Amino acid sequence: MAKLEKLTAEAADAAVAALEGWTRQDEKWISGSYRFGSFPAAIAFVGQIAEIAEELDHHPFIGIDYKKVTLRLTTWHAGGLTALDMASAQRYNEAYKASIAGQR
Ligand SMILES: C[C@H](O)[C@H](O)[C@H]1CNC2=NC(N)=NC(=O)C2=N1
Repeated sequence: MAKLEKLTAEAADAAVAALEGWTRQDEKWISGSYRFGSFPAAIAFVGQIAEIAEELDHHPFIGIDYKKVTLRLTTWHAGGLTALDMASAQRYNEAYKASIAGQR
């Protein structure tokens, strides 16, 4: 399936169920949040998000609330959710796990 083909609600729900910490907000958006031990650590993660977004050429909405970073994803060109949103969320989850492993 083309990466930018809009997913049905059922397909989107099935895909997001496999994404730890992510939920489907509505027809167009999925959302996930990450918590850090400090504001600088949260900001450092935003830098990693930016690198991944540029690599994938797929950019999330980024909310920064002190030690909590919230990402929201949709595929503008498809007018909804695509496999690229799900793949991006998976990458952010992997980057988060690696970042907190480093903090231990
Ligand atoms: C030209 C460039 O590839 C496109 O505008 C990319 C950029 N980043 C993007 N990010 C998101 N979330 N959706 C898109 O459709 C998208 N398109």
